Amino acid sequence: MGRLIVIEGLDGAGKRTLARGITAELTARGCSVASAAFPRYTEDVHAELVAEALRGEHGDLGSSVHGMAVLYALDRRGAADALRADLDAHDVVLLDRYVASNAAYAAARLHQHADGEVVSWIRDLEITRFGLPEPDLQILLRVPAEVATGRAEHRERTESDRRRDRFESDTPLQQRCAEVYAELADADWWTPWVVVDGATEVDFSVLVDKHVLA
Ligand SMILES: Nc1ncnc2c1ncn2[C@@H]1O[C@H](COP(=O)(O)OP(=O)(O)OP(=O)(O)O)[C@@H](O)[C@H]1O
Ligand SMILES: Cc1cn([C@H]2C[C@H](O)[C@@H](COP(=O)(O)O)O2)c(=O)[nH]c1=O
Repeated sequence: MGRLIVIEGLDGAGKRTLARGITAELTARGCSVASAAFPRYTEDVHAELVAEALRGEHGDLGSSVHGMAVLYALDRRGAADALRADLDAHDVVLLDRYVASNAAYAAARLHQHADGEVVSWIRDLEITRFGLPEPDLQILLRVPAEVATGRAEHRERTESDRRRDRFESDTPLQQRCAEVYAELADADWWTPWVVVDGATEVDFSVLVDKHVLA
């Protein structure tokens, strides 16, 4: 049975870049790695609807925190069997965003905290009701909201297909989200967390030894 490792953090924090570094380190050690990123925009109709709503389509759908959270959750529910199969076949399954993204963003949008109503509701929906596979480790890639926003802006300027969506352009939302993420990590919400400082260079060898394969 492989280890399920999740990377969490703000938009533009550098999660995709961290995932690449961890994968390279694991592969160099002979480990087999499967990876996925949520939302699965090109694979799942719920994720497609998420992308459209984040661009302002589908009327007031994007304004509904619970409506959007259900779409994100259904995307993951549709991936659960494939995740279990990947865990049977690989040493590590590495996810860029998972259930805690829903918790952090929904709470931030509603000006709640990690101990608030919406985080409990997401736990009931995705963990208790949908029974999604449990991560062995959740990595919070922590960067100040201004740094993440700067990186997302840079990417928007340099990658033609990467315009920022309505969450990514909302700096106060990102700041509240950073707070909720810190609270989730502090509480080891659902399963254990480790916080990685994304503002300094990450030592992949140490991260893999001490946390990913520990
Ligand atoms: N440690 C770093 N220092 C400077 N720039 C970085 C660093 N990590 C990533 N970047 C740059 O920041 C931008 C965002 O990185 P990346 O796509 O990895 O973020 P992300 O967290 O996956 O974003 P999103 O959640 O919005 O998809 C990219 O242009 C990337 O090259
Ligand atoms: C998986 C997931 C994501 N979100 C939020 C986080 C981002 O602002 C957007 C899109 O994610 P991406 O990494 O920029 O593609 O959606 C969320 O609120 N709930 C979730 O479950």
